[in-house]
Amino acid sequence: MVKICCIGAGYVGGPTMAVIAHKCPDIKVVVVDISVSRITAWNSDQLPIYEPGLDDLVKSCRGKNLFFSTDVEKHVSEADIIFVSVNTPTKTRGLGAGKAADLAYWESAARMIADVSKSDKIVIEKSTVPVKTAEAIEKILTHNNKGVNYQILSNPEFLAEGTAINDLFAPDRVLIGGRETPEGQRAIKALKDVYAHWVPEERILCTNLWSAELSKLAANAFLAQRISSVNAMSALCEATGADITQVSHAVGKDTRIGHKFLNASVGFGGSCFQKDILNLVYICECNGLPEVANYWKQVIKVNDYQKNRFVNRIVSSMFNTVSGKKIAILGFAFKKDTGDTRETPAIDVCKGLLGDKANLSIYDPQVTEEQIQRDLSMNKFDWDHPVHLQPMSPSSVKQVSVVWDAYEAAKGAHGLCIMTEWDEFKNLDYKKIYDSMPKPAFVFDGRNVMDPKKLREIGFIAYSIGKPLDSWLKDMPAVA
Ligand SMILES: NC(=O)c1ccc[n+]([C@@H]2O[C@H](COP(=O)([O-])OP(=O)(O)OC[C@H]3O[C@@H](n4cnc5c(N)ncnc54)[C@H](O)[C@@H]3O)[C@@H](O)[C@H]2O)c1
Ligand SMILES: O=c1ccn([C@@H]2O[C@H](COP(=O)(O)OP(=O)(O)O[C@H]3O[C@H](CO)[C@@H](O)[C@H](O)[C@H]3O)[C@@H](O)[C@H]2O)c(=O)[nH]1
Repeated sequence: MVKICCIGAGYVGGPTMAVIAHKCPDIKVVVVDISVSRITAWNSDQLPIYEPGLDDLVKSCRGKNLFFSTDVEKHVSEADIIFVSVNTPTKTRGLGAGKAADLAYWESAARMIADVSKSDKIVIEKSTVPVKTAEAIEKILTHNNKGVNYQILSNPEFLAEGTAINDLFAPDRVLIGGRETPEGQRAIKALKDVYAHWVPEERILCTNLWSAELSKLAANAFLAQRISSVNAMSALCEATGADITQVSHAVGKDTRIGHKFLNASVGFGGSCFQKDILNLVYICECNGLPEVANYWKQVIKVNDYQKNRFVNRIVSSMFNTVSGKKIAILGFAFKKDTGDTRETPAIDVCKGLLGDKANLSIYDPQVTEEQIQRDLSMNKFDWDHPVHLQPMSPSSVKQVSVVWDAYEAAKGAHGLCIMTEWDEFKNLDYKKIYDSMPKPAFVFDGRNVMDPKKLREIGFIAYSIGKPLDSWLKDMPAVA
């Protein structure tokens, strides 16, 4: 029986390995992590991450050919194939701080593999890493060579949170990069055989190592660039009376452009886009390509502009101050169908409003109060480190209350901000919400979940990203 071990039981390691175990009953899969609480949760009924379809999938194979363990060294030493899906956050200190990827977790995993391995291993980069990382990993693994042969492969993951299980069951492509030597090609074949259990052969792309590593960064940069492009257009729509939904529809009808990923929003979030583009920018700078670096940097700048613009719109339309006013925040996760809050635009918007002394009442169906308080008191980039390395008891923000009902959040609020496109927000009784708020009552829809015309009929002053403004908002233009 082939034995797979995955180091890192997070948003990637857990779902990816559950799918491999489910699709390959002839393979034993063990997911290991240094975080005892995460592994305990993976072995319980309360999984550590919320992802539609994940619970049933894990239940279908846990204890049969899928295992979760903290005994990292034992399972690594027994494995034939080792996936490494540890964090690769943005560095907060030292060389490249604020841009470069922090490979400390990867390096410690590689050193551990080198220490405990007694048989040949295929070591797979599942984490997103800078191009040429495999070269450094090879050096670490072979430094104290004890006669063990290592083959490094790059097999970046393209799943998106909220749709992870579908993405893994039916991927657009699986990408495998390896050395162009006979041993490298044999390793590629071994990994291809795993995916071939359910992925059609023409969807499994094999490349050299550097193409695979760079393709992951490139894919995220291209996706994020689309969002910044449509968000930049949304500002122009508000200035001219064009409607971004109509513009996106018309532009996306061109088959060369396509309709996906053209939804204007308060800005993209999530643990990947910003981190990976900053990393790409850093790599370009290190390779003496400042023009290329500046081109991609602009994608992040427009995203920051979009979040600032949203906060400025709220404050300016509410008589230039939200001091002492209750503002309801509906949704805190970075997108629907996940409880993940890493780099969610809600953090920046909430911090902006708190800076103007607002009182916030926050509701999200999947995010805990502890997580929200932690996010609002944490420093930039500290969020993507293993939880046990983060500040243990961040001071809670007094102007923030977290409630478990959208109506409760809105009661007595001057304004209501929709920050995540949860389906349930589309079906709220907005008349009831309007009646419970002081007047004038405002809605700021950061996800274009609601039809602003319907909200205006109820009596709200309604703002939607990139949609024609009502006269109130025109009279109080936001300073970007
Ligand atoms: N989240 C996504 O949607 C997504 C998608 C594609 C790629 N990625 C990439 O995958 C990687 C992992 O992302 P994630 O979201 O799963 O992160 P995560 O924080 O959810 O999980 C990483 C896990 O690795 C563990 N870990 C860190 N160092 C370790 C070590 N030395 N030994 C054992 N365990 C260790 C941590 O405790 C943590 O549980 C990142 O490089 C990310 O960029 C993420
Ligand atoms: O038209 C759109 C599409 C997305 N978003 C926002 O963009 C962010 C990212 O969304 P999405 O890409 O769906 O989720 P992620 O889980 O961050 O997935 C991205 O990042 C992963 C980690 O690298 C990759 O594996 C995926 O392919 C890539 O889509 C979220 O805040 C979305 O709300 C928009 O604002 N408008």
